[in-house]
Amino acid sequence: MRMPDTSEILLQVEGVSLAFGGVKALRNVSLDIRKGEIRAIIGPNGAGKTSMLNVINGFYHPNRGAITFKGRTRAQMQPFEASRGGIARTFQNVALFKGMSALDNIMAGRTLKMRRGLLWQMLRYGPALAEEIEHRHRVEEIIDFLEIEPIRKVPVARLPYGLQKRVELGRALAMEPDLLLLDEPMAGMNLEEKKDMSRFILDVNDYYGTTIALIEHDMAVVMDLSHRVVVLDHGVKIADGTPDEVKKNQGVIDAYLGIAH
Ligand SMILES: Nc1ncnc2c1ncn2[C@@H]1O[C@H](COP(=O)(O)OP(=O)(O)OP(=O)(O)O)[C@@H](O)[C@H]1O
Repeated sequence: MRMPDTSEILLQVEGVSLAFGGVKALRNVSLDIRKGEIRAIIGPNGAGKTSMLNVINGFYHPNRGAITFKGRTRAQMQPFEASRGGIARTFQNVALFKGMSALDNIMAGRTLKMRRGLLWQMLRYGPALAEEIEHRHRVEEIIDFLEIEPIRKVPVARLPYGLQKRVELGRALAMEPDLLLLDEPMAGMNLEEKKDMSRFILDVNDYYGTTIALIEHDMAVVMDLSHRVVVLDHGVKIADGTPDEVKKNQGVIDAYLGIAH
């Protein structure tokens, strides 16, 4: 597998703790995500993986700790700041506009990039028209890249699950993110769909150079895709390293790999 050619740290999480009432979802967790890598976050159910993604993109505000993204340190991210700053996210359950076409859903991902106001956009006039043409061009490129040309006009609700996930990936890519967060991108997929999604994740990383952090339960997929893996258990980080290092770690075997999913 291609290894990222830089050791520059894109995002650093330092000593983050997060509690929901009495439940300690994250306990003093530190991890970094290097520019250009595919970083997996794994662990048994309830380990704190989704909470960590939510802290990274500002959905949850940690009780303690700090986050440094692109060199700026803060106690918490604001969702708006995270998305403007280049963090995009897909969800465990597909979160698309189901009545809208694949094309329009991906176009919606461009909203953040739009400079002209809504009125201009509605009038489709002058600079707004030029801008829309540019956005359409980028969206068409993504459609091409994800090989979803034949279904571009189909309402998302009518698409098979695997393709819905691919459209969701397309919408995230439309934001041209520096950091792409994928929450169980293969959940509910059959083998063929998993193979396709794995290929697209690798291609996104390779072609666009996008840094990716993903949560995934399928161990074979995780070990194949990731450059580095961090393991959480009961909100605590128990291992961090290459897939080979993590696979051999006795704590991980006890906590996670021995448990059937
Ligand atoms: N919004 C919330 N309110 C209360 N408790 C929560 C909330 N979100 C998560 N938790 C609790 O925090 C802990 C960690 O949950 P989290 O969803 O981060 O784990 P996970 O590793 O993503 O699990 P899974 O693999 O099952 O998705 C769990 O005990 C969960 O019940």
